[in-house]
Amino acid sequence: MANQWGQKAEELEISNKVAGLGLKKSHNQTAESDDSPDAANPAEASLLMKIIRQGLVESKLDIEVQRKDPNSPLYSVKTFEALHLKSNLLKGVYDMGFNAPSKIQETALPTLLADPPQNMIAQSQSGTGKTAAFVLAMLSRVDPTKNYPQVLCLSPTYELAIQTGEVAAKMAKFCPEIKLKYAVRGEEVPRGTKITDHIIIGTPGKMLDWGIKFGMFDLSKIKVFVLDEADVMIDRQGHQDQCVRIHKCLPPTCQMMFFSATYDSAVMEFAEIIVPNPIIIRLLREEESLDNIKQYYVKCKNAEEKYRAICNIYGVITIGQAIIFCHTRKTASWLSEKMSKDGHSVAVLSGELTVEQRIAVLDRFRAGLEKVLITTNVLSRGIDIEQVTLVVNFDMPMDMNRKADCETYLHRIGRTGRFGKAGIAINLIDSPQAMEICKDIENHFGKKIHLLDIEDAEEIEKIGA
Ligand SMILES: Nc1ncnc2c1ncn2[C@@H]1O[C@H](COP(=O)(O)OP(=O)(O)OP(=O)(O)O)[C@@H](O)[C@H]1O
Repeated sequence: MANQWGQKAEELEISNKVAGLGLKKSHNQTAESDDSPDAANPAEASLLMKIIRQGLVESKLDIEVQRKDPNSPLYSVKTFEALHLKSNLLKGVYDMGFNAPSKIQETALPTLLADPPQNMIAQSQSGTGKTAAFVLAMLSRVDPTKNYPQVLCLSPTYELAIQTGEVAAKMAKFCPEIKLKYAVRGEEVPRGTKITDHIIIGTPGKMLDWGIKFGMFDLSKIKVFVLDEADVMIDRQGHQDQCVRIHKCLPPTCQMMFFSATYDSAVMEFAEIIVPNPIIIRLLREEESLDNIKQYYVKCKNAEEKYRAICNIYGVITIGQAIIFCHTRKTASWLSEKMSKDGHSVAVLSGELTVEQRIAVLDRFRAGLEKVLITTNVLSRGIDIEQVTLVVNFDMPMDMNRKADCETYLHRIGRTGRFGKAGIAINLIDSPQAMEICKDIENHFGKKIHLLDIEDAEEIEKIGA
């Protein structure tokens, strides 16, 4: 069985990874019409980031560790061999192209694999190797001679559960004795059946049905309970309660692992319910900064003038690639039509696209096939694409109260250390309200946003220098 998943997983390429995930109709539901602000849905954004990511996100920052019990063992490893994994599991890890543990894995894995088992709450940014870490721990803990579920892994959505299952399948490629089952919509098990698979990965509702309502497996025999993407999970109504209900049926000896990219107080509160006496590890995210960015604003009377401002800039300076942010889908499509007519190669990424279409758009942009990406706030964070030199706020980022949204501004414009190259940000201002937002942003970050006269070619030339 595991061999089959291994083969299946290997055959999957980015584009067909999402095919069959049932996402075809999963349009962004947060924007009601083309006129309303387009916003990110955290589960979709997380999935998209996972699928388009091209490898490990490495961090130069240190790991922070907190332990309630100072006697609990804590050591880090620099190699996968040092973890003394079963040889076929180690083979699977190397087969995935992992040479050495990532930063979060160095610290998390020895603790996750220690005996007696330790509970853990881990936080680190998307792409730093959390999934691989807990999947390895899940696979290591299975006793394949016992034919009943021993490991549960909860994900917030169907698609995210499938993604985790695919990592497990690849890693277990050489461990055909380990069996995995998805507890997600569409997976049906006849009533009265006892599940014999070792690992169940799924969404809370289905897990609750199978485990508690229909008694298809014995929750008191679960050795490892993983909660993935806690931040996305608690964003979805009802999921917390379902998790807590499952959690209540687990034995006190069950090892709890809780993984999340962010940790606001609600996530932490939730973590504390689920995970007793944990070791807490955090890998802080590399923050975006405005240090390398030259920021300008241009006064415009209306959308037409904003458009002309963009054209003037393009007429004078050579720009690598640019991202233009609009508030609504309607503006995004209006702008793209105009720019395309004028001969620019333009791509649009907004909420009405399916996940597959979004991936295709981003893949083409990354490959440089289009020079301009027009988008809305559909991705919660900006996209780290190194060759982007110009970011334009066609509309200023604002919150629900129509005030400056400084955090979004930073994510759109800012760069992390990894993408530390200099960049240009241009804010197009067409109303007193937009001007106020611009001033508030300037004050918030304490960084000057300079006035740019868009009719003055010499001045424009200077910004490109
Ligand atoms: N030790 C490693 N060496 C090389 N690549 C790795 C290693 N660990 C993970 N990766 C790869 O890095 C990418 C990100 O890893 P992973 O999905 O585990 O991160 P994550 O923190 O779980 O991200 P997310 O929060 O989005 O789920 C994946 O492509 C994965 O295959």
